[in-house]
Amino acid sequence: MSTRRRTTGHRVEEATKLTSVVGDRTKHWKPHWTSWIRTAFIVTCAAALLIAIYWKRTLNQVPHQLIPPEPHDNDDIDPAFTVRDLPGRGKGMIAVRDIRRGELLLRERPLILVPREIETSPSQLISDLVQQLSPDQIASFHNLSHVELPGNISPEQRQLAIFQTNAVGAGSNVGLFPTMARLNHGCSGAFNSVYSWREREGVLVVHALKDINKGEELLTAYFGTRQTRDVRRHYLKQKYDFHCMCAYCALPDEESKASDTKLTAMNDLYNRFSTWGNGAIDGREAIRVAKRIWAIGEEEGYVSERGRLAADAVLVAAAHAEYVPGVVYRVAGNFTEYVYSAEAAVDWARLALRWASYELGSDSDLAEEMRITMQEPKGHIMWGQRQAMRVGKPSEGDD
Ligand SMILES: C[S@@+](CC[C@H](N)C(=O)[O-])C[C@H]1O[C@@H](n2cnc3c(N)ncnc32)[C@H](O)[C@@H]1O
Repeated sequence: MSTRRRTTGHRVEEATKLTSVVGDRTKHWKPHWTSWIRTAFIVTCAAALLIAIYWKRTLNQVPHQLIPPEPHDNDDIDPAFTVRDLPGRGKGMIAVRDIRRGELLLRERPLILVPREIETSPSQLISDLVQQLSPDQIASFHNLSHVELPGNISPEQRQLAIFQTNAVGAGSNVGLFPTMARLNHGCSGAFNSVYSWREREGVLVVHALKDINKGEELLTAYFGTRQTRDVRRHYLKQKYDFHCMCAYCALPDEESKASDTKLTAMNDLYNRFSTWGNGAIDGREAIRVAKRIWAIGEEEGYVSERGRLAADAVLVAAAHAEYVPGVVYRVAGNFTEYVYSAEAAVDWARLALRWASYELGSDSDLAEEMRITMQEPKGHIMWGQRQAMRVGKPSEGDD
């Protein structure tokens, strides 16, 4: 009994010892587990924060320093040009200071705005509209140049000629903007300024497509110049009555032929790119074509319409984007919830935003659309509309 008791007692003693050991260990481990959990929690939060910052930075990576803020009033624009007489081309606009690509050069309301299609006599319509202008506006209108017409022409015919020589497309209308009308024409890579109509504001804006040095002439394109020199010159002679000697038209024959080849190739590639719409080419090929257009444009110096081109690439990439829930680890170590095409859509949108901002303004509709796509790519109207496929990102070589 005593043994048992002792044993028991021993056991009790042992058990008590054990309890005290366990108790001690529990006391020792408890704060360990708590700190483990706390550490894991902090690490997880930090990682989540880093991923969130990464995404925010990646998605919103807009080169702000490249995109000047857009003045909303003509008076806020730092005057960039003067209108001067130029030998052999009437008047033209000359830069009075260095101008950076993307700068807003002019905001202008139309003096006259008419629908593209009219049923009355054009000369009568223009004459009636001119009569409604103030004396200063009438003087400004009559001060504009016009193509020479044969024989004696009536005042109405002269007014119509002024309108036809100077008016440009303004949405569904055609408008005459007396300051902008002083822009002379340049082909291919020779033009450095682009005008665009803002329907909601009812103004025409002109942006610098390239850096322009003080003393250089501001030139715009009167029509799509991705055509051979002969075709361009023919059109300009017919419609504007001048023989184009812009920097590209004046190239020696050999170089002009090389330029023609590039412009024609770009045009053909644009046509091919558009066939993605009817399924003739797949998304991978469409993006390859877009990159080819971009590269040839770079060689040629033709950088216009890049905002639109990149925005169309966004459309293709978004259509082929596939959403994969969960986290996918990529070689670069970036965590992402999207597969490749989704990232490509965002990358193309970033590029489109940059170029749309240069050419159309950082507050243009296209720039705004691209900002939205960068924030919420899945919200793109074409998201996942086509078979999921890995399409190229703008920064990478063809795969
Ligand atoms: C819209 S106006 C441009 C401003 C015009 N130079 C003026 O004096 O008012 C179009 C006319 O300018 C001239 N022009 C435009 N671009 C030209 C160029 N690259 N070379 C020669 N003349 C040009 C042509 O006479 C054309 O019909």
